[in-house]
Amino acid sequence: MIKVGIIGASGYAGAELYRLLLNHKNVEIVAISSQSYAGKMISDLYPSFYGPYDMCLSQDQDVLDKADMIFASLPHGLSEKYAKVCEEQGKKFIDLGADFRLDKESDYQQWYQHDYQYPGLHEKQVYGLSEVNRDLIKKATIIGNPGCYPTSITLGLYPLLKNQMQKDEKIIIDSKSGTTGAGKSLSEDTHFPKCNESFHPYKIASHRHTPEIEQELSKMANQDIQVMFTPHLLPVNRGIISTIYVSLKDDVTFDEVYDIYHKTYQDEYFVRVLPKGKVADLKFVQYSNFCDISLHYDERYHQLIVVSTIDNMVKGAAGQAIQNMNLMCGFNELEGLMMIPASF
Ligand SMILES: NC(=O)C1=CN([C@@H]2O[C@H](COP(=O)(O)OP(=O)(O)OC[C@H]3O[C@@H](n4cnc5c(N)ncnc54)[C@H](OP(=O)(O)O)[C@@H]3O)[C@@H](O)[C@H]2O)C=CC1
Ligand SMILES: CC(=O)N[C@@H](CCC(=O)OP(=O)(O)O)C(=O)O
Repeated sequence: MIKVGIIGASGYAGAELYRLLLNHKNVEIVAISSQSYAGKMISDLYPSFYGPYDMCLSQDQDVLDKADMIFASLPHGLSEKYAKVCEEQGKKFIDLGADFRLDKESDYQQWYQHDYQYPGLHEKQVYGLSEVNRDLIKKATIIGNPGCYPTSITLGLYPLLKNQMQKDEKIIIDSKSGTTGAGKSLSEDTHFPKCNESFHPYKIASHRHTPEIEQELSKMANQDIQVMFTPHLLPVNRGIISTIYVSLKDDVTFDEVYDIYHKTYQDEYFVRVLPKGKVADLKFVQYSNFCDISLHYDERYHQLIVVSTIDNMVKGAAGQAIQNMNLMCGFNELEGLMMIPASF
């Protein structure tokens, strides 16, 4: 058993992490925190936790004092100081935000308007895309858990890029996210009358996940990859669906691509490459840690179309964070994550 704690448990991703950790047989949740609600029960915010699942929210320091594995689920720029404390005390740290995802401080400054307070810490960070960086994650003490959009996109392209089957270095990606992706704060865009029965792109060619996506795709391809990335707000609670357009090298066939995807993911429990002719649908991954990928081919342009779906709060945040904890702690990688998608 390890002692775990969550800083920022009152937010959507933190509360989802709490929900999933309650079912994990190797952990004891010793403290959960919130700045605004310290002293209140988590069921005061989320009544689904009434009864046997309830716990008092405390101060962030309480989590740092009591836990050996610490998760931070905070807005960008707030996690570094907690990671520093963990490093000094020999504790493990997983950040669900963006503070430990980017390799270059200049990218972080440009896209998040923050400097690194402790540059040395970032030499230890590992990008927590579980299926791709498994060996590094096992040895890591600081994990930057991937962003929700980047998770769906990088898993969707990994087999293709690793085997350099793409023709161009420019890739077009349309992603759509449910409204929990925006967190619990109220906003005009996620207000029910505004987003319900509507659908709109936002931050076109300017979303902060762009450098993270390009960074990870470039490493996979071993060459610079650029993306034209357009996120959209989908009027559903959960789920991300990314549609990715890539031209194939002239001598690569769709059958070869399909085989490579199968081979790459055949032993990966959480990545399901769908049979030819099926289309990935976010309904069938909601509440699960699965990433479903379907592959399609437009023969007129020798173009591959990848559709990749995840639950933004599970594989896109809390679920992947637990998968990473399992790897770091030597637990069964699937422990606490065997949820079957909840929609029909
Ligand atoms: N929602 C999602 O699908 C995903 C989220 N993430 C990332 O996880 C992190 C948390 O996101 P999410 O749960 O959606 O966000 P929420 O807005 O729902 O929650 C934010 C949390 O941060 C806490 N917090 C502490 N200090 C501050 C502060 N100064 N300003 C605002 N909040 C503060 C809040 O606590 P309190 O208000 O109680 O004090 C709350 O617990 C972010 O970095 C986000 O980008 C990553 C992938 C997916
Ligand atoms: C729908 C929606 O608003 N989504 C958020 C992405 C959320 C997120 O979780 O960002 P990180 O993964 O970087 O932490 C956005 O576009 O800003």
